[in-house]
Amino acid sequence: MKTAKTYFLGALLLGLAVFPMLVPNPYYIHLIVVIAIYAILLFGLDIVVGYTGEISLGHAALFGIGAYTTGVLVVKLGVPFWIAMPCSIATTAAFGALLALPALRVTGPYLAMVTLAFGTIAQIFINELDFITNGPQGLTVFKPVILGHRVTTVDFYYFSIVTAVLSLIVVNRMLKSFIGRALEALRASTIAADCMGVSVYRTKVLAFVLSAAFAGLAGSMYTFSEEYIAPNNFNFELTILFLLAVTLGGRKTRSGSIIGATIVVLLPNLLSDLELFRTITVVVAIAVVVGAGYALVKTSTSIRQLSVPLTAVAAFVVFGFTLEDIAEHRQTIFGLMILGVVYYLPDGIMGYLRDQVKRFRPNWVEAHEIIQDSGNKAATEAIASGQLSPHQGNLLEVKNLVMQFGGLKALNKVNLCVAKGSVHGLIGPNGSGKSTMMNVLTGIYTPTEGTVRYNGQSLSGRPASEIALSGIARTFQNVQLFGEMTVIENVLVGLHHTFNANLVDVVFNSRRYHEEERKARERAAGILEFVGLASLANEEARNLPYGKQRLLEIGRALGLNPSLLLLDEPAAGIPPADLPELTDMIRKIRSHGITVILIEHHMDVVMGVSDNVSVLDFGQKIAEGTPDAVQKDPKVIEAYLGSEVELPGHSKLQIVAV
Ligand SMILES: Nc1ncnc2c1ncn2[C@@H]1O[C@H](COP(=O)(O)OP(=O)(O)OP(=O)(O)O)[C@@H](O)[C@H]1O
Repeated sequence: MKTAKTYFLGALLLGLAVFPMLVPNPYYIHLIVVIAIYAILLFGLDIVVGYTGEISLGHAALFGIGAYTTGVLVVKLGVPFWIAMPCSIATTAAFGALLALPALRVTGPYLAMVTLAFGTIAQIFINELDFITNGPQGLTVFKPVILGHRVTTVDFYYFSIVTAVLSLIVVNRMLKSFIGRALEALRASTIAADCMGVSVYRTKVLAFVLSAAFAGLAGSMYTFSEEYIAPNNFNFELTILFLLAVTLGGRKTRSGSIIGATIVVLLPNLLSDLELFRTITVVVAIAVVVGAGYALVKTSTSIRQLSVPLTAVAAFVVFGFTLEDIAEHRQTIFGLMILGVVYYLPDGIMGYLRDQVKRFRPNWVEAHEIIQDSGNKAATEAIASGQLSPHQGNLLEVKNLVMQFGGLKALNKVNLCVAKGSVHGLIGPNGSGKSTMMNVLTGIYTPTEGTVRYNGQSLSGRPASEIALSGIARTFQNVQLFGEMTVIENVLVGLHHTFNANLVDVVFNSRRYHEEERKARERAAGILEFVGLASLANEEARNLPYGKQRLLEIGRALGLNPSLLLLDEPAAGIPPADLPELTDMIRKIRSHGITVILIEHHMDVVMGVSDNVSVLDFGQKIAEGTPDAVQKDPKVIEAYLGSEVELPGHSKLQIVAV
């Protein structure tokens, strides 16, 4: 598959290299230049939309800011193009950082509104600052002169192709690295990403800055390609066009960006000719009818299911043939296309093709997903405990902890001491405050009162990612895996902290980065071996059965080299026959010097493996001691059963040794 891809890319590049000689028509050459420029922008937009899952309606404005920075510098200040272009990139990157600020506070439709406002304001500013931008009249910027030779359309064509290919290589390397994994983790679960030491704050800013930088480069090139820019070039319609391109081409693939760019560049040309548009509606209708017929015969699709797309396509043809002026309805057509794509091709054209390939070749996995190392270290060697500064006494000391939600005290003056190297059970009936305790310990909640000291140091005021990096790892009651990532990639996010390489290392594939990636993959493979998921390394996490997802969460948390591991109901969903294996695993984790806090409703697991057990009820600690002592405590039995009962016999706390 990789060879087929390489051949295809080689043929494409060769075709592009000879295109101006075979088709010397400047119109077609210019179209390909615009496709290359849009593709560069879409590589960047995909970082925000595809990878981090945010919506940006401000990329047309960033594109405009990049274009105008070059235009103003070249025309008004006489700055040479080779300085103006990096200035455009730097300026839009700075605006990207500005856009990241609201993205840290709001997401989804709210962020879309903020970025839309940014786009509108930017356009108004460009319009109003006419002493710099020439206002609505726009700026005329000729192609640069290099060594006495004015750059021609064909020269610029080659420059655009080379820049697009370089951008593709740069963005591809970034997104296939630990940086891309961190971005993708944010999309799936910001809380889990934070708890794996991936700072949501830094990663979001990075995503917006990188994305905006590509928009700046594209904008700067657009200025030279068009030789004229005006505020209207960067309007709302362009934003919609960019979003359509990313969605239609397919998220998280560079080929999707290129396909999307090609479609949206050609689309307005197609939509400017009414006759051509009508022909397209008929061709689309025939394709849909043939597809529907095939689906009806070959699959279990019913006529009822097909009635919606068939009616929609019939309406599309009627719409095409009743239109008088197509230009007026362009935005409506784009909007309808987005609707259709979101509904029928949610993963875009590339996503659809990938699904088809997987259908016909179920064992196919993308090359980068495969564990490339032979010689894995032994599974147990992959488990390491973080190095703590020497500190006498308990690893964790919680004093008078109160966590209040409105009028409810989920934790009420709780004291808890956890000895180094022990397994400490934390039990209690539903709603007693166990998960709240986990969330406070990992920095998700800021406690209302009280102190938490870990290895002698206060945790108060420290963000979740910092707490994680100090050696506290966790799993979640409601599994929070990075579902679209493979099993091994999930563990690699846990190993994010092992990378010292920077962006430059990644882009130039430096030896340092290469070595770190190799070691991380080797460790991840060892960890998967340890949690019994090695054979599923290349499976998407969302496809695992629930019990295995829990094991994967443990593996991902072990990647952090934790000194303290918080396990929130690890046995939930694990078949009873496999529970002894789980308790064994917890013991092995302890034998590596990792302290464990275990929340569990399976009493046989918690009592079988814990050195000490604390019991919560209505936010208060009601008992503490060895498993034996706790299970005989009448207060504990009352809390669980709601009334005094005799021990043992009817107790839910009846213990089965594991
Ligand atoms: N973010 C929140 N906002 C409001 N109330 C909350 C929040 N988180 C937890 N609570 C409440 O705090 C109490 C303790 O909840 P918590 O999830 O910690 O209990 P638990 O012991 O983990 O229960 P379970 O065993 O069912 O998971 C519950 O009454 C819950 O509704």
